[in-house]
Amino acid sequence: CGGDDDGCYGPIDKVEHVRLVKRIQPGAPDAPYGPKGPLEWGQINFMHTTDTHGWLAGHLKEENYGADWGDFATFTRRMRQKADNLGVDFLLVDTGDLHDGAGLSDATTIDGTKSMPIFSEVEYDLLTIGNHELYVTEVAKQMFNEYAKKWGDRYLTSNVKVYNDATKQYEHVGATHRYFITKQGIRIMAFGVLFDFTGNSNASQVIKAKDMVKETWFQDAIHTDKPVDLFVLLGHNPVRQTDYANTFTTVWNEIRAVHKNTPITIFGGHSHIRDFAVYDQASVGIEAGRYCETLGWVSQSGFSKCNSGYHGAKKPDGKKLTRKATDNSTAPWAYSRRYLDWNRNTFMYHTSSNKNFDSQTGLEITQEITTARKDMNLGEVYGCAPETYCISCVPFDDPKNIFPGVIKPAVNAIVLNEARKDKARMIIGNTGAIRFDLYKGPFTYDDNFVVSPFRDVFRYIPDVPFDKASQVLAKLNKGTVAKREFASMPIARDDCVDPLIGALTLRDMHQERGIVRRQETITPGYATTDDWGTDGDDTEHTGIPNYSIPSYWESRAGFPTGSDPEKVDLIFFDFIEKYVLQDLGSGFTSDMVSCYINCTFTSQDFMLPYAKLMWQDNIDNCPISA
Ligand SMILES: O=c1ccn([C@@H]2O[C@H](COP(=O)(O)O)[C@@H](O)[C@H]2O)c(=O)[nH]1
Ligand SMILES: [Zn+2]
Ligand SMILES: [Zn+2]
Repeated sequence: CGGDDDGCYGPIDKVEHVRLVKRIQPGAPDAPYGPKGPLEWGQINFMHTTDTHGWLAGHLKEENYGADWGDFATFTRRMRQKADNLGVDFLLVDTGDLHDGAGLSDATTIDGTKSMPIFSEVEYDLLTIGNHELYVTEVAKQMFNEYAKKWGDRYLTSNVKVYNDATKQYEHVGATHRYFITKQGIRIMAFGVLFDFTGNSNASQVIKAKDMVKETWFQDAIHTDKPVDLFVLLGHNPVRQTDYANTFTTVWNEIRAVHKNTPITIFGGHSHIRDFAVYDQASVGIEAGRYCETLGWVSQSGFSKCNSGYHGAKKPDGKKLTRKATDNSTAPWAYSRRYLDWNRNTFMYHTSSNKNFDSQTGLEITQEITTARKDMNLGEVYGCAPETYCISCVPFDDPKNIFPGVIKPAVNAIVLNEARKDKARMIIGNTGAIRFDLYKGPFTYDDNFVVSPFRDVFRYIPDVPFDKASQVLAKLNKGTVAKREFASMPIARDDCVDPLIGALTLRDMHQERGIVRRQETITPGYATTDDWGTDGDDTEHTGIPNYSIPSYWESRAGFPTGSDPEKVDLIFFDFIEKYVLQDLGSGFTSDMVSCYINCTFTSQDFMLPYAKLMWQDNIDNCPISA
């Protein structure tokens, strides 16, 4: 069993990047169980990506999400060509979070140095910014100085500014809005809004949506004299609006107050789910998941020469879109929506391209990824993980959950200051810092970033009375401090809120996320329920369990046997320092906090030594498949 062509997963080459996922040919006996039928094309058709987080190499261990950015580039080009042939419009949109999740984006000194040039080889029509472009000053500046320039008026950052070192002022990263006319004559006004994010470095400013809508440029844009056939609202926000997440509603209300009947089509993100929300009979919003697992599709018809400048095909593929946004809609607008699994079989199926799918550009991008991965040693194997450990497919206290199974033993073993090794210690982290499941088999340099991508420094307060330290976890998870601070965040349930953002847990409410290894029959995967029901997934899957997890975890080491220590070293990520201090209460201040090992030892640095320490069995013969 080895190599690409024999139907088995090969072992990961120790230093070389080899493609673990076979390049599937349609019709092959093990081709995935595929799409349920052709996409429904409308007069205007959108493909949507969001929260790609650097996964441009595709999911090397999950065949169902195995396409890479080169395959995606080919797919988008073919879809654009198909739209031209049908005489309809096609727009490709992205709604941000381009870093933090994979080695390709995060193993460079400045995130994105290698991944961003590859990302931007795909020709997007509209893009907006995510919170992950704003945590780190150098990344925010990279977006401002390089990609905003490159993408020009296609990059919409209506409420985000970055400090310009040259002018010494905060300036919009990209354009505030864009008015343009599509190939087929649809006159579009587009905006790009980020949720009320407060975790940005001081290199940027995020203007709250409620303030942004009062700004002159926004009011001028919605009161423009130019004809607008369609508003397109991009945003790094969940499309499902709640009291805590209402950026879209805020902007939507302003537009609707002026344009009673004009369609508003929305593209969201940030909560990492597949979702589709109906706002009214002329407005719908889609969210296309995360991590290059999902490609969102929305098509829309109803344009005529009476209500728009549209001059393309009336019935793009001989059929007409028939589904209205609401059951009782009297508006002309009809829509379709679909969530596509990110694999070559899906891409080939929807372009009817069979063996001729690959394009020169796509193959070149794939080659660039392979070269970059090789240069960065991303395929280097550090250990052979004995089991698969997941974040939420089993309960939080199950031995196969990644927190008790890997994270806690790993920090206990590795996060140790030699000078204080005799002290009892408690380590606290936010569960949101652990980003992906860990698979049985080779644990590579890349997997380190996949599981724990952030550079959050381990900080500590020495000699904290145990009775104080032992209360912190419960208080953090209760989240009173965090809820006050992040009241505008999309919170799903009290018991599973990530108070720093909160949104990840919304997934619990909507869908079950699946792990897919091979697909010969219907397999576990996304089984989505949205405002239109359960027929949105392009490839049908059975769901898998998705347990809610608390927002924080704690691990204890060096405790005396059979009793509690009097004092402990309380260790935590700098990312949550503010909340730990608040929950410790009076008497604890920031000047008591210092770096635990050193100020460069971060959450990127404990998994690889752990793999080297604990997972050396079968290292030279480490199979990927379970
Ligand atoms: O330095 C960091 C930055 C972020 N996090 C975690 O990430 C989420 C936000 O991720 P999205 O993809 O925008 O949903 C944040 O809530 C933290 O849980 C981190 O741990 N460290
Ligand atoms: Zn994200
Ligand atoms: Zn986000």
